[in-house]
Amino acid sequence: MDETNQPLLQTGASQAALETVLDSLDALVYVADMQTHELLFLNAYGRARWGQVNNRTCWETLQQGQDGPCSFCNNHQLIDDQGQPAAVQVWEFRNTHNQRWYQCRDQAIRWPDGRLVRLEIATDISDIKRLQAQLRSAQHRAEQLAHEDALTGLANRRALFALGQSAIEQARRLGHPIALIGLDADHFKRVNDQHGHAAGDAVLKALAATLRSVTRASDVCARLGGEEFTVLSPGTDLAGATELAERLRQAIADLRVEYQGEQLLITCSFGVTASEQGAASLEQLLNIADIATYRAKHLGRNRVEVEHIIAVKQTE
Ligand SMILES: Nc1nc2c(ncn2[C@@H]2O[C@H](COP(=O)(O)OP(=O)(O)OP(=O)(O)O)[C@@H](O)[C@H]2O)c(=O)[nH]1
Repeated sequence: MDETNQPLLQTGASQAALETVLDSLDALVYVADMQTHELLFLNAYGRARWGQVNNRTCWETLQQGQDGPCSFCNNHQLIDDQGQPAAVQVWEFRNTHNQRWYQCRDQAIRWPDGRLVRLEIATDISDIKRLQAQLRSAQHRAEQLAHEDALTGLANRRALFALGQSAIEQARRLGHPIALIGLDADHFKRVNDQHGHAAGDAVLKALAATLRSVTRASDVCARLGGEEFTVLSPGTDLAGATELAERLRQAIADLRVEYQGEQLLITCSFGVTASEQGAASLEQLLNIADIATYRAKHLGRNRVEVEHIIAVKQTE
Protein backbone atom coordinates (compact mmCIF):
# COMPACT_ATOMS: atom_id res chain seq x y z
CA MET A 1 0.00 0.00 0.00
CA ASP A 2 1.14 3.58 -0.56
CA GLU A 3 0.29 6.57 1.69
CA THR A 4 -3.20 6.82 0.17
CA ASN A 5 -3.81 3.19 1.10
CA GLN A 6 -4.00 2.19 -2.56
CA PRO A 7 -2.41 -1.16 -3.46
CA LEU A 8 0.90 -0.51 -5.23
CA LEU A 9 0.34 -3.52 -7.47
CA GLN A 10 -2.71 -5.27 -8.81
CA THR A 11 -3.47 -8.62 -7.02
CA GLY A 12 -1.98 -10.99 -9.61
CA ALA A 13 1.00 -8.79 -10.32
CA SER A 14 1.54 -8.18 -6.60
CA GLN A 15 1.66 -11.91 -5.85
CA ALA A 16 4.11 -12.55 -8.68
CA ALA A 17 6.27 -9.65 -7.50
CA LEU A 18 6.26 -10.93 -3.93
CA GLU A 19 7.21 -14.43 -5.06
CA THR A 20 9.98 -12.99 -7.20
CA VAL A 21 11.35 -11.18 -4.17
CA LEU A 22 11.07 -14.19 -1.86
CA ASP A 23 12.53 -16.58 -4.45
CA SER A 24 15.46 -14.25 -5.11
CA LEU A 25 16.51 -14.09 -1.47
CA ASP A 26 19.79 -15.71 -0.49
CA ALA A 27 18.03 -17.00 2.62
CA LEU A 28 15.54 -19.67 3.60
CA VAL A 29 11.99 -18.41 4.06
CA TYR A 30 9.27 -20.82 5.13
CA VAL A 31 5.87 -20.76 6.78
CA ALA A 32 4.41 -23.67 8.76
CA ASP A 33 1.14 -24.16 10.65
CA MET A 34 1.93 -23.88 14.35
CA GLN A 35 -0.53 -26.63 15.32
CA THR A 36 -0.07 -29.25 12.60
CA HIS A 37 3.44 -28.23 11.44
CA GLU A 38 2.15 -28.46 7.86
CA LEU A 39 4.55 -26.61 5.58
CA LEU A 40 2.58 -23.85 3.82
CA PHE A 41 5.35 -22.02 2.00
CA LEU A 42 8.97 -22.66 1.11
CA ASN A 43 10.91 -20.22 -1.05
CA ALA A 44 13.26 -21.19 -3.90
CA TYR A 45 16.31 -21.19 -1.62
CA GLY A 46 14.57 -23.77 0.59
CA ARG A 47 13.22 -25.85 -2.30
CA ALA A 48 16.70 -26.04 -3.86
CA ARG A 49 18.14 -27.50 -0.65
CA TRP A 50 15.32 -29.41 1.01
CA GLY A 51 13.00 -30.31 -1.89
CA GLN A 52 9.38 -29.51 -2.70
CA VAL A 53 6.71 -28.99 -0.05
CA ASN A 54 4.49 -31.89 -1.22
CA ASN A 55 2.04 -31.82 1.71
CA ARG A 56 4.83 -32.49 4.13
CA THR A 57 5.44 -31.02 7.58
CA CYS A 58 8.34 -28.68 8.36
CA TRP A 59 10.11 -31.37 10.38
CA GLU A 60 9.78 -33.95 7.56
CA THR A 61 11.09 -31.51 4.96
CA LEU A 62 13.75 -29.46 6.71
CA GLN A 63 15.26 -31.84 9.24
CA GLN A 64 16.67 -35.34 9.13
CA GLY A 65 15.90 -38.33 11.35
CA GLN A 66 12.73 -36.83 12.90
CA ASP A 67 9.68 -39.00 13.54
CA GLY A 68 7.67 -36.13 15.03
CA PRO A 69 7.95 -32.40 15.73
CA CYS A 70 11.55 -31.46 16.51
CA SER A 71 12.61 -31.46 20.17
CA PHE A 72 14.27 -28.10 19.51
CA CYS A 73 11.12 -26.54 17.99
CA ASN A 74 10.65 -23.07 19.52
CA ASN A 75 7.00 -22.52 18.51
CA HIS A 76 5.96 -22.13 22.15
CA GLN A 77 8.33 -19.16 22.50
CA LEU A 78 6.72 -17.36 19.59
CA ILE A 79 3.33 -16.83 21.27
CA ASP A 80 2.51 -14.96 24.47
CA ASP A 81 0.30 -15.96 27.44
CA GLN A 82 -2.80 -14.90 25.54
CA GLY A 83 -1.85 -17.08 22.58
CA GLN A 84 -0.99 -14.03 20.45
CA PRO A 85 2.16 -13.54 18.36
CA ALA A 86 5.07 -12.54 20.63
CA ALA A 87 8.46 -11.00 19.79
CA VAL A 88 10.79 -12.31 17.08
CA GLN A 89 13.20 -15.03 18.26
CA VAL A 90 16.72 -14.95 16.83
CA TRP A 91 18.92 -17.99 17.34
CA GLU A 92 21.65 -20.05 15.71
CA PHE A 93 21.07 -23.61 14.67
CA ARG A 94 22.93 -26.32 12.82
CA ASN A 95 20.63 -27.93 10.28
CA THR A 96 20.41 -31.68 10.72
CA HIS A 97 20.14 -32.28 6.95
CA ASN A 98 23.13 -30.43 5.56
CA GLN A 99 25.03 -29.71 8.80
CA ARG A 100 25.28 -26.02 7.92
CA TRP A 101 24.83 -23.29 10.52
CA TYR A 102 21.92 -20.87 10.16
CA GLN A 103 20.92 -17.73 11.97
CA CYS A 104 17.13 -18.14 12.27
CA ARG A 105 14.66 -15.31 12.79
CA ASP A 106 11.35 -16.84 13.86
CA GLN A 107 8.03 -15.20 14.53
CA ALA A 108 4.37 -16.16 14.79
CA ILE A 109 2.09 -14.35 12.34
CA ARG A 110 -1.55 -14.60 11.31
CA TRP A 111 -2.00 -16.42 7.99
CA PRO A 112 -4.67 -14.96 5.65
CA ASP A 113 -7.16 -17.64 6.82
CA GLY A 114 -6.71 -16.50 10.45
CA ARG A 115 -4.61 -19.36 11.85
CA LEU A 116 -1.29 -18.82 13.59
CA VAL A 117 1.73 -19.79 11.54
CA ARG A 118 5.43 -19.82 12.08
CA LEU A 119 7.49 -17.65 9.72
CA GLU A 120 11.20 -18.35 9.61
CA ILE A 121 13.89 -16.46 7.73
CA ALA A 122 17.25 -18.20 8.05
CA THR A 123 20.62 -17.15 6.65
CA ASP A 124 23.61 -19.44 6.27
CA ILE A 125 26.32 -18.37 8.75
CA SER A 126 28.57 -21.44 8.33
CA ASP A 127 31.48 -19.35 6.98
CA ILE A 128 31.24 -16.94 9.91
CA LYS A 129 31.06 -19.88 12.33
CA ARG A 130 34.14 -21.46 10.75
CA LEU A 131 36.07 -18.19 10.97
CA GLN A 132 34.99 -17.77 14.60
CA ALA A 133 36.21 -21.30 15.40
CA GLN A 134 39.52 -20.62 13.62
CA LEU A 135 39.89 -17.37 15.55
CA ARG A 136 39.14 -19.10 18.86
CA SER A 137 41.72 -21.81 18.20
CA ALA A 138 44.30 -19.21 17.06
CA GLN A 139 43.69 -17.26 20.26
CA HIS A 140 44.01 -20.44 22.31
CA ARG A 141 47.28 -21.29 20.53
CA ALA A 142 48.62 -17.74 21.06
CA GLU A 143 47.81 -17.99 24.78
CA GLN A 144 49.58 -21.36 24.90
CA LEU A 145 52.63 -19.99 23.09
CA ALA A 146 52.86 -17.06 25.49
CA HIS A 147 53.34 -19.59 28.30
CA GLU A 148 55.32 -22.22 26.45
CA ASP A 149 58.98 -22.49 25.64
CA ALA A 150 58.96 -22.73 21.84
CA LEU A 151 61.80 -25.26 21.56
CA THR A 152 60.88 -27.77 24.27
CA GLY A 153 57.17 -27.15 24.88
CA LEU A 154 57.87 -26.85 28.61
CA ALA A 155 56.54 -23.95 30.66
CA ASN A 156 58.55 -20.78 30.09
CA ARG A 157 59.73 -18.41 32.84
CA ARG A 158 56.49 -16.44 32.68
CA ALA A 159 54.37 -19.58 33.12
CA LEU A 160 56.63 -20.83 35.91
CA PHE A 161 55.97 -17.60 37.80
CA ALA A 162 52.23 -17.71 37.17
CA LEU A 163 51.86 -21.39 38.13
CA GLY A 164 54.51 -21.18 40.85
CA GLN A 165 52.88 -18.30 42.72
CA SER A 166 49.57 -20.12 42.99
CA ALA A 167 51.29 -23.43 43.92
CA ILE A 168 53.17 -21.64 46.70
CA GLU A 169 50.04 -19.89 47.96
CA GLN A 170 48.27 -23.24 48.08
CA ALA A 171 51.19 -24.90 49.92
CA ARG A 172 51.08 -22.03 52.43
CA ARG A 173 47.33 -22.41 52.96
CA LEU A 174 47.49 -26.19 53.36
CA GLY A 175 50.78 -26.20 55.30
CA HIS A 176 52.39 -28.44 52.68
CA PRO A 177 56.06 -28.44 51.63
CA ILE A 178 57.07 -27.38 48.13
CA ALA A 179 60.41 -28.15 46.51
CA LEU A 180 62.36 -26.61 43.67
CA ILE A 181 65.03 -28.39 41.66
CA GLY A 182 67.26 -26.32 39.42
CA LEU A 183 69.32 -28.03 36.74
CA ASP A 184 71.84 -26.83 34.23
CA ALA A 185 73.35 -28.87 31.40
CA ASP A 186 77.08 -29.50 31.80
CA HIS A 187 79.51 -28.22 29.18
CA PHE A 188 76.62 -27.63 26.86
CA LYS A 189 78.65 -25.20 24.79
CA ARG A 190 80.78 -28.16 23.69
CA VAL A 191 77.70 -29.91 22.21
CA ASN A 192 77.02 -26.83 20.08
CA ASP A 193 80.65 -26.35 19.20
CA GLN A 194 81.31 -29.98 18.27
CA HIS A 195 77.99 -30.99 16.67
CA GLY A 196 76.24 -27.72 15.75
CA HIS A 197 73.40 -25.70 17.19
CA ALA A 198 70.70 -28.07 15.86
CA ALA A 199 72.35 -30.94 17.77
CA GLY A 200 72.26 -28.74 20.88
CA ASP A 201 68.55 -28.17 20.29
CA ALA A 202 67.95 -31.92 19.99
CA VAL A 203 69.70 -32.41 23.34
CA LEU A 204 67.58 -29.70 24.98
CA LYS A 205 64.41 -31.38 23.67
CA ALA A 206 65.56 -34.75 24.99
CA LEU A 207 66.27 -33.17 28.38
CA ALA A 208 62.76 -31.70 28.44
CA ALA A 209 61.21 -35.04 27.54
CA THR A 210 63.15 -36.72 30.35
CA LEU A 211 61.97 -34.11 32.85
CA ARG A 212 58.38 -34.67 31.76
CA SER A 213 58.60 -38.45 31.94
CA VAL A 214 60.32 -38.67 35.34
CA THR A 215 58.28 -36.02 37.18
CA ARG A 216 54.63 -36.10 38.26
CA ALA A 217 51.86 -34.34 36.34
CA SER A 218 51.45 -31.91 39.26
CA ASP A 219 55.12 -30.84 39.00
CA VAL A 220 55.88 -27.78 36.87
CA CYS A 221 58.80 -28.36 34.51
CA ALA A 222 60.10 -25.13 33.02
CA ARG A 223 62.93 -23.97 30.81
CA LEU A 224 64.25 -20.74 32.22
CA GLY A 225 66.43 -20.06 29.19
CA GLY A 226 69.49 -21.52 27.46
CA GLU A 227 70.37 -24.84 29.04
CA GLU A 228 68.81 -24.03 32.40
CA PHE A 229 65.69 -25.83 33.67
CA THR A 230 63.57 -25.97 36.82
CA VAL A 231 61.18 -28.45 38.37
CA LEU A 232 58.77 -27.05 40.95
CA SER A 233 57.25 -29.89 42.92
CA PRO A 234 54.29 -29.11 45.20
CA GLY A 235 53.83 -31.45 48.17
CA THR A 236 57.47 -32.61 48.03
CA ASP A 237 59.87 -32.07 50.94
CA LEU A 238 63.66 -31.74 50.77
CA ALA A 239 64.31 -35.49 51.09
CA GLY A 240 61.75 -36.31 48.38
CA ALA A 241 63.13 -33.62 46.07
CA THR A 242 66.71 -34.83 46.58
CA GLU A 243 65.65 -38.33 45.65
CA LEU A 244 63.76 -37.01 42.59
CA ALA A 245 66.79 -34.95 41.51
CA GLU A 246 69.00 -38.03 41.81
CA ARG A 247 66.58 -40.03 39.61
CA LEU A 248 66.59 -37.19 37.07
CA ARG A 249 70.37 -36.97 37.15
CA GLN A 250 70.65 -40.70 36.48
CA ALA A 251 68.00 -40.70 33.73
CA ILE A 252 69.78 -37.81 31.95
CA ALA A 253 73.21 -39.43 32.31
CA ASP A 254 71.73 -42.57 30.72
CA LEU A 255 70.32 -40.60 27.76
CA ARG A 256 71.63 -41.32 24.29
CA VAL A 257 70.39 -38.57 22.01
CA GLU A 258 70.38 -39.78 18.43
CA TYR A 259 71.48 -37.01 16.08
CA GLN A 260 72.46 -37.59 12.46
CA GLY A 261 73.81 -41.05 13.16
CA GLU A 262 75.62 -40.00 16.31
CA GLN A 263 74.75 -40.60 19.95
CA LEU A 264 75.14 -37.47 22.01
CA LEU A 265 75.71 -37.69 25.76
CA ILE A 266 74.84 -35.05 28.32
CA THR A 267 74.85 -34.65 32.08
CA CYS A 268 73.34 -32.00 34.32
CA SER A 269 74.24 -30.35 37.61
CA PHE A 270 71.40 -30.11 40.13
CA GLY A 271 70.57 -27.75 42.96
CA VAL A 272 67.75 -28.75 45.30
CA THR A 273 65.88 -26.78 47.91
CA ALA A 274 62.49 -26.97 49.60
CA SER A 275 60.31 -24.83 51.72
CA GLU A 276 58.30 -26.30 54.60
CA GLN A 277 54.71 -25.08 54.57
CA GLY A 278 55.33 -23.03 51.44
CA ALA A 279 56.88 -20.22 53.45
CA ALA A 280 59.52 -19.16 50.89
CA SER A 281 58.73 -17.14 47.79
CA LEU A 282 59.47 -18.45 44.30
CA GLU A 283 62.34 -15.97 43.92
CA GLN A 284 63.87 -17.24 47.17
CA LEU A 285 63.55 -20.86 46.06
CA LEU A 286 65.14 -20.06 42.68
CA ASN A 287 68.01 -18.13 44.27
CA ILE A 288 68.77 -20.85 46.80
CA ALA A 289 68.56 -23.61 44.20
CA ASP A 290 70.94 -21.55 42.07
CA ILE A 291 73.49 -21.49 44.88
CA ALA A 292 73.28 -25.28 45.15
CA THR A 293 73.56 -25.74 41.36
CA TYR A 294 76.60 -23.49 41.27
CA ARG A 295 78.19 -25.63 44.00
CA ALA A 296 77.36 -28.82 42.02
CA LYS A 297 79.18 -27.31 39.00
CA HIS A 298 82.09 -26.32 41.16
CA LEU A 299 82.36 -29.78 42.73
CA GLY A 300 82.69 -31.52 39.38
CA ARG A 301 79.22 -31.44 37.67
CA ASN A 302 76.79 -34.35 37.11
CA ARG A 303 75.81 -34.25 40.75
CA VAL A 304 73.05 -33.16 43.10
CA GLU A 305 73.65 -30.51 45.75
CA VAL A 306 71.14 -29.58 48.44
CA GLU A 307 70.70 -26.21 50.08
CA HIS A 308 68.50 -25.72 53.14
CA ILE A 309 66.48 -22.60 53.57
CA ILE A 310 67.84 -21.08 56.76
CA ALA A 311 65.61 -18.12 57.52
CA VAL A 312 62.67 -17.05 55.52
CA LYS A 313 60.95 -13.74 55.85
CA GLN A 314 57.19 -14.39 56.09
CA THR A 315 55.48 -12.52 53.28
CA GLU A 316 52.03 -12.51 54.90
N1 LIG B 1 71.53 -25.28 20.77
C1 LIG B 1 71.20 -24.33 21.64
N2 LIG B 1 72.16 -23.78 22.42
C2 LIG B 1 71.81 -22.84 23.30
C3 LIG B 1 70.46 -22.41 23.42
N3 LIG B 1 70.43 -21.47 24.39
C4 LIG B 1 71.70 -21.31 24.84
N4 LIG B 1 72.54 -22.15 24.21
C5 LIG B 1 73.98 -22.32 24.35
O1 LIG B 1 74.25 -22.90 25.62
C6 LIG B 1 75.63 -22.66 25.90
C7 LIG B 1 75.81 -22.40 27.37
O2 LIG B 1 77.14 -22.32 27.63
P1 LIG B 1 77.75 -21.95 29.01
O3 LIG B 1 76.86 -20.98 29.74
O4 LIG B 1 79.16 -21.55 28.80
O5 LIG B 1 77.67 -23.24 29.87
P2 LIG B 1 78.16 -24.73 29.60
O6 LIG B 1 78.94 -24.86 28.36
O7 LIG B 1 76.94 -25.60 29.71
O8 LIG B 1 79.09 -24.94 30.82
P3 LIG B 1 78.71 -25.24 32.34
O9 LIG B 1 77.36 -24.70 32.59
O10 LIG B 1 79.76 -24.51 33.10
O11 LIG B 1 78.78 -26.71 32.53
C8 LIG B 1 76.05 -21.49 25.01
O12 LIG B 1 76.94 -21.97 24.03
C9 LIG B 1 74.75 -21.03 24.37
O13 LIG B 1 74.94 -20.55 23.05
C10 LIG B 1 69.48 -23.01 22.57
O14 LIG B 1 68.28 -22.70 22.60
N5 LIG B 1 69.88 -23.94 21.71
